[in-house]
Amino acid sequence: MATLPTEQQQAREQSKGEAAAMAASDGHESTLPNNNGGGVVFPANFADVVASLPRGPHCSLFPSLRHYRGFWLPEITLQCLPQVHARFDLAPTDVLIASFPKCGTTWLKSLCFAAARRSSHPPLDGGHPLLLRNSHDCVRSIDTLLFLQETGGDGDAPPPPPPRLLGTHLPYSLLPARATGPDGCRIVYITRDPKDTLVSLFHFNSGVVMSGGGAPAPAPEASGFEEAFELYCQGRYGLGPQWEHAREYWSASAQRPGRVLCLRYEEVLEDPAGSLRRLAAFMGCPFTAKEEGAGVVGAILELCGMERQRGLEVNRSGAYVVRGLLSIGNKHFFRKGVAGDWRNHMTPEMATRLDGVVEEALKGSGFTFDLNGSKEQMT
Ligand SMILES: Nc1ncnc2c1ncn2[C@@H]1O[C@H](COP(=O)(O)OS(=O)(=O)O)[C@@H](OP(=O)(O)O)[C@H]1O
Repeated sequence: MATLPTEQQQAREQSKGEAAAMAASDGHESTLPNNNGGGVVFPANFADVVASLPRGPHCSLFPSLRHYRGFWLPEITLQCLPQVHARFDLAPTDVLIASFPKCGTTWLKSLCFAAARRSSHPPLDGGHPLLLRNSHDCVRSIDTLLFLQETGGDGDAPPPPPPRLLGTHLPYSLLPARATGPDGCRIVYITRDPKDTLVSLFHFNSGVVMSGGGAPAPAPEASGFEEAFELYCQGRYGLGPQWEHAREYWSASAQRPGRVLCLRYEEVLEDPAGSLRRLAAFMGCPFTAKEEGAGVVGAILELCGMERQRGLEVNRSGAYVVRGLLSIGNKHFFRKGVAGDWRNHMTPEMATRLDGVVEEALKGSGFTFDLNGSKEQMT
């Protein structure tokens, strides 16, 4: 097992690297047209800045992590960030589906897609796109420029009627201002108990074969989990710390109710129909009484449900491909789909420790991951 640096060593390295990166960026205004109207301003030498940022631990999914503005981000995402800000033309009618990885993104994308496109693609349609494509292919991510390259920005086909659906794992503070400004798009965020998120991430990272979708997944190793647990407690995981990621979106939902909706994975499991109705209403396409009577809500839930999706040919043998960057077997997006699987991986002491880390980090923020504790605070 690799020796982990102490928290003090990491903090020292981090602040040294970030200070150097900030110094390197001083006085260099971005040459890119910047649409963010404040917030993040990228220096012209941002690529050099990124290369000088503190480097994070290696994991198969995010081989090169860098520490930037409080988050451990994949280097490729950082390198693309100025262009994504400059060129991504987000409209107020767009819906951005945001999440920390492994919090229910695949499910949320399919629910949003099925609800928003139900007039052109009724959920009982035998040729529904969600029967033929993984939801990550129906709702593409803005996080790298590859999306823009693949689609020429808005796609070659005529765009579907609004809302356009897009995905992101970016922290709220790093989104383009066209997402977060006064005329910003709508954002749906999903969060999940960090203990289950870590377990899901660990299985995903252990199983994913980056070069292709069909190869068998190696079994995760117990010692690997302990190492992953340590790193997770330190927030040193792709896009981490998860609690900072969630706190930012929660606080945005409190400041911009009606534009940012936060859901919890556990809450969607507990009340899928209620969650779907909230989603549809938030996206501006609430279910009509006629649709309710015709069972549209149930049909969408069945179409997007774990059993249906997991069993599809496209999700058994297909792959999610970002050209030139990665290829992930779709089957890895579907595992157990339950709350509380952490009990099969962590000792009670580990759970108490991670809960404590999260509680300490969130102290005074008003946000907690506890489903009952802050349910009424989520808008
Ligand atoms: N339809 C449906 N219903 C319920 N749960 C589902 C569904 N699809 C995926 N999942 C579970 O979500 C977990 C994967 O998280 P993400 O989809 O966020 O992964 S990713 O970030 O897009 O890679 C992962 O959770 P774990 O089972 O705990 O690993 C998946 O099993």
